[in-house]
Amino acid sequence: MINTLLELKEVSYKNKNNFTLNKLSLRIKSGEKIALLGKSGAGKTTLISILNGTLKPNKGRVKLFNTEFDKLNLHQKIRISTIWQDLRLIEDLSAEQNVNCGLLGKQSFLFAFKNLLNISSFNKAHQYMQVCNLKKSIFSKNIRKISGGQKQRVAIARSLIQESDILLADEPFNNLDPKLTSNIKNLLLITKNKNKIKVPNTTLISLHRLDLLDGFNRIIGMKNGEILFDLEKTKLKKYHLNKIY
Ligand SMILES: Nc1ncnc2c1ncn2[C@@H]1O[C@H](COP(=O)(O)OP(=O)(O)OP(=O)(O)O)[C@@H](O)[C@H]1O
Repeated sequence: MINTLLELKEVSYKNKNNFTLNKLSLRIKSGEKIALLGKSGAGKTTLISILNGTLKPNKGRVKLFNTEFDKLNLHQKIRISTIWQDLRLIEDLSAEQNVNCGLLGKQSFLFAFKNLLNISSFNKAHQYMQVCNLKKSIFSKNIRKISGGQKQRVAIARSLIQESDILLADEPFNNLDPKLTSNIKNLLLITKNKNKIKVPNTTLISLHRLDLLDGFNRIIGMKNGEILFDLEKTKLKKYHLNKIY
């Protein structure tokens, strides 16, 4: 199908703890805003890691833009970005250097080297950091010296600056106060924004808070490594939620 961006076909995966994803099939189409629900340990992070190619399934196929992951070139791979639950920031670098790391897939080795030496341009990084409600005073601060909510937004800015087509976000509202949660949720789900930055049009977000489901159009519920429901948001009923919690 032409507008299918990401596809899992009968994917099975087993990790060292014997946690398994069993024959999952899933298609993510352009423009979808998907909420991924499930109790702690249900397998949301594992599924996201399969979707972005970080984990290789034991069986089944994963395709991005109708091409198997192994056959993708770098230019195609950077069309998917991820906000990791554990953020994966580089602790020895500043906030703005970390955000610039989101550009590495598109930039030259010289840019990466200059970023490491802290002599690269930060104009674009600052634009994305401002949109993520980060104040100028923290731009050049070391990651170790900023708060959890600030780190969370640095990780979000780093993934948005990549200007990918698909965003996978693992509990991106962690550590954010109610106002910031609302701002960041609007930023991630409303593609046309007043700041004129490019936000991925297709989004899958794992989350625990059911009060944040407005704005999503598809809901996937997981339990014990299985998808128990996958439906339009308008069809979600309490009994679906009872199945997974
Ligand atoms: N690196 C790992 N090695 C071995 N087992 C792991 C690893 N990471 C996660 N697991 C196990 O895999 C299972 C699924 O974990 P996963 O992180 O995918 O769940 P989750 O739904 O994202 O949970 P949460 O909501 O708490 O983030 C859990 O039983 C977990 O203990």
